[in-house]
Amino acid sequence: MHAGESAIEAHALGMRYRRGWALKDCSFRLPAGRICGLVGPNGAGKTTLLSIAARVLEPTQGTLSVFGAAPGSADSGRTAFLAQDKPLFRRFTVAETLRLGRELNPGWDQRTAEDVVRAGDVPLDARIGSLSGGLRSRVALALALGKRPDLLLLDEPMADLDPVARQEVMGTLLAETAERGTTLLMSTHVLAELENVCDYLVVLSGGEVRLAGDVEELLSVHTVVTGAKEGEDLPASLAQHSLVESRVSGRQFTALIRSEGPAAGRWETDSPNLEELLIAYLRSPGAAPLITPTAQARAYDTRTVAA
Ligand SMILES: Nc1ncnc2c1ncn2[C@@H]1O[C@H](COP(=O)(O)OP(=O)(O)OP(=O)(O)O)[C@@H](O)[C@H]1O
Repeated sequence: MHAGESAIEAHALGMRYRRGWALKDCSFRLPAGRICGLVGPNGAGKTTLLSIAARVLEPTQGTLSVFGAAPGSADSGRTAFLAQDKPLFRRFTVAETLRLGRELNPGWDQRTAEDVVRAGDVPLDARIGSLSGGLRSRVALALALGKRPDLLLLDEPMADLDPVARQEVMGTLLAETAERGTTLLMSTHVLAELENVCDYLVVLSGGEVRLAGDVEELLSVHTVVTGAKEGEDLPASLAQHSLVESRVSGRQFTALIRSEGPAAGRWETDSPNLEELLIAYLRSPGAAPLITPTAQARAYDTRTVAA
């Protein structure tokens, strides 16, 4: 991996199921080595995007390249995908599951895989079918980390873990990815889980990319303003700014704006935290999309996308 490399580049990606489009014209870039949160309401297209990146699904339109490689190239060993339903063989024991991982993956790391399992007190001789949902998640994560992937795709990995296990598993994930420079793309509905973990973000809604970029960069171009309403309305001068979301309570208003310049007016201004930024965008599907320069798909390169 070298500096400036893209882990994922999506160009005009579209996925249509029988009932309609799950992804529409999605273009973005995830630089290598980042820890990226994938956020969006139910049905936004997160699982569809992860499945396309994992080569489990083929897009209807556009392309998605992983480390510059098109689908069908011999580079799929660099990616591991932990699907939401954590598919594992129920009749296998935990030890047999890890052995299968070792046999199928040339770069297998048995120590890491066993450490992840042991940290959750999962007995190695237990059958997968007899484990709780959370323990099964842990085995699936051990299998994904044991592959020592360069790109790790996780679909709501913490959903069925208890709070203590969440913290411990997140710590393991971060330690492993930091040590190896792994790129992590992880969907979640628990926004608090992203703070202090992710340094990159992709927000989807209605199958479209709404926000993409470096977390610090995204936060720095937004401002929370609070002030007095003008009569029943927001102050007219607020219209000079690109408004993401506003709320009124009593005589006060609070708004999240894109800070193109100083927020003129007798308002208090503050920086949003990540959760505030995400909630504002999730509540306002009409706000203009924002894709920061590092997250913009680069010029179309026919060498890298030729199948
Ligand atoms: N196999 C499928 N066949 C038909 N439609 C599908 C299929 N999978 C997903 N969809 C539809 O595509 C859209 C996007 O679904 P997807 O599962 O990617 O969203 P999501 O963001 O992962 O949702 P959630 O947060 O609920 O997991 C939804 O409208 C869903 O109903």
